[in-house]
Amino acid sequence: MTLMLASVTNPAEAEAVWAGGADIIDLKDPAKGALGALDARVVAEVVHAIAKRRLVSATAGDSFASPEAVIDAVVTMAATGVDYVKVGFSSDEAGADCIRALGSLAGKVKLVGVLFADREPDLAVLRLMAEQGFVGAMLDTAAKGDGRLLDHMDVAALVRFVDQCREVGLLSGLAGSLEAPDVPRLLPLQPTYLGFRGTLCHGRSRNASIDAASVRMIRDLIPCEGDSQIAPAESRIDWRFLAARAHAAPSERTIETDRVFVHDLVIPCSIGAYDFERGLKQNVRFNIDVDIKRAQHHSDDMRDIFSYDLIVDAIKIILGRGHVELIETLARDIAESVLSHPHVVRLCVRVEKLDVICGMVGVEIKRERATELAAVDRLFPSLTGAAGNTRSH
Ligand SMILES: O=C[C@H](O)COP(=O)(O)O
Repeated sequence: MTLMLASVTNPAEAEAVWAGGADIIDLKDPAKGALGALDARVVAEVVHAIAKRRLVSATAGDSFASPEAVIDAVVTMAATGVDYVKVGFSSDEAGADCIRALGSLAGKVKLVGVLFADREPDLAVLRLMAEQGFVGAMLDTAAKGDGRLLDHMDVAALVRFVDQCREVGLLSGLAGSLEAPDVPRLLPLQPTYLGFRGTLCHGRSRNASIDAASVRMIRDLIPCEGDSQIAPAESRIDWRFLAARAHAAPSERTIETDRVFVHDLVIPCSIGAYDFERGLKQNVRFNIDVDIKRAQHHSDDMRDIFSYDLIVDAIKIILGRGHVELIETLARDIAESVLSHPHVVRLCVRVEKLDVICGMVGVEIKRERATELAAVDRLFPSLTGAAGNTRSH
């Protein structure tokens, strides 16, 4: 399950994001930069007001003159009673020295180390953080207004960050001017939390105050604990819709769909079963047609759509894992990944190698979500006629 972190500046904003369902209330001063620290008295006030109803974190800063200075900043923030203290580091020797110095606080303060996606982060430092007793690591952007997280690191690089955090036992957080369309793209990576400030504020300006409607939008895009009990592929099935459909004659039991597609996407890939194909990039063309459940009402709302970004991301994540032996495996993995999205009903995946002959070779597969009607039969046997069928045998 991925949690929602909302950054706030004062007790009123903390109450607003608490009411909006944020899982982690994060205290920072956006006017002082990406990880600007608030006055410790304000942080203590919020800790007192929230009174353990949610987790609370606070930033201690990201630019320190010496290892002693970073220890002072962290100790001051930890004394407010926050659950986690976030500290930013540069990916150089000075940053590594600060991380080592903070090892002296291991076990006393729950530390989250923040790296910046727009400052060439060195992921090797994650192991050092884990060795020094940090509990988590996070990616954010240092220069706000100069691109979103995904502008600086692509989805395959973010998968590596989350996976490496997991490998060394760190919680993982992703942030950096994230917007609503980024959320469904980042959820499949399963970070511990996604962090937001700008997109939660009036006018999308991180120095403005919190806008309750924007908090609700982001909250709705991140499944909560209740939803997480349900298997991902079935979590967003509209049972009322399916049950109603099940009243119809069998020939009418079709799902109304719309099509989202990615056509003629060409990516150089390491692919092929021959030895000579290893370490060689070959152009591969992808054509993916995805039929999605039609929304039951007219909507301009991010919460109701399936974005073509999710198709492109699925391809990039699979290719980011390394060499692919078979084009068939690639097509099947793409199909499985895209079909796991609850809006998707069926799809056609066509993968073509362009450099093998004077023309193209490839594979086309069609896959369909077959589980839905079976699930309705199981849950509402009287509606689908499954109960009657069973009795008559
Ligand atoms: O920790 C999360 C940050 O506050 C994200 O801020 P941002 O969404 O304005 O980049």
